[in-house]
Amino acid sequence: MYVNTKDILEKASKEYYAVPAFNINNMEFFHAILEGALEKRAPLIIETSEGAIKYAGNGDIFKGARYFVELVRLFADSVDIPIALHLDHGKHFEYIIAAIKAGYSSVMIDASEKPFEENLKETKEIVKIAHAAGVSVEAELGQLAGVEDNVVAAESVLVDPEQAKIFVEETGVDFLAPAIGTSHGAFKFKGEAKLDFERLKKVKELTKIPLVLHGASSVLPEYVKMAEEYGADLGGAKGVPEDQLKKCVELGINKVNTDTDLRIAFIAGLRKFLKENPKEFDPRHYLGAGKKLVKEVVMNRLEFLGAAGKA
Ligand SMILES: O=C(COP(=O)(O)O)N(O)CCCCOP(=O)(O)O
Ligand code: NA
Ligand SMILES: [Zn+2]
Repeated sequence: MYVNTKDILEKASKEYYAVPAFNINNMEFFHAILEGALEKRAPLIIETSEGAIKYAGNGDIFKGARYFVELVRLFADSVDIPIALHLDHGKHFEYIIAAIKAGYSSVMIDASEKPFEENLKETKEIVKIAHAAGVSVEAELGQLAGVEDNVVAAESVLVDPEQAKIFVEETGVDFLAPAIGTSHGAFKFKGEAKLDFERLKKVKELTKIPLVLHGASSVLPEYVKMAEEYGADLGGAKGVPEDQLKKCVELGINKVNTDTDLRIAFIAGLRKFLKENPKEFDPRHYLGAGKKLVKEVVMNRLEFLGAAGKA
């Protein structure tokens, strides 16, 4: 059934497990993820970036938002696991409104690059509109670390727990993404992965709401290796080690944004299939090969984060 993201995350927060939020840009990834969640009897958060909405609507953001709502609801309404659709990294007002209008379960207002007061003001405005429409809201405090020669970006971009307490109280935001040292993509750390667990612990104690980890892909070596075996060039790829991810969940992370791990699995399956089947040109077959590996990664992550069996 199609639910509000807040319902999924409040339960996860109470019981200290996490639900991965999987990004999609097309139908194939959605089907792979849905199959995995059904087999694992897990709650499911599907999320789309602004780029995904533009892509699906072929430039028209209202069509793109509606495309994803229709696609997700078509299947969500006929299965017995809870499924939510979330706008990831809503930076532009028109995308946030398009998502609310189309029927998204929740939206992220990402004003984390702006000064605290401005982030607070913009988030407050979106919370007012979204809550009036029964839509829950995610915001981000601090900035995802840029990677400069082995050092996680300067302290100033990491979340300030005291500020987080004020931010949550003043905005009424439903879940918060505290920046603790991760970054998007496949090249997260040049040296050892370094997350600020102390900071995370404080944010949970002070805010007591569901927390979100961005840039949480582990960049799983077996899939990187397979992709490279068949021609990919992913040298230096490094993600969040799974033991550190586990620690984040124990400290109160409840939504784990996962996009890169799915992208790498898909390209590995696709490259292998194309190499081994030179005569094939049926898109259902070669895209299906990517789909299969995405489903594998999805099922492992649902199990690993403790979402399996929680539907
Ligand atoms: O935090 C994450 C995932 O982080 P990951 O890269 O570790 O998977 N996300 O929020 C997903 C970011 C998706 C970016 O999409 P566009 O390329 O369309 O802008
Ligand atoms: Na998000
Ligand atoms: Zn993110």
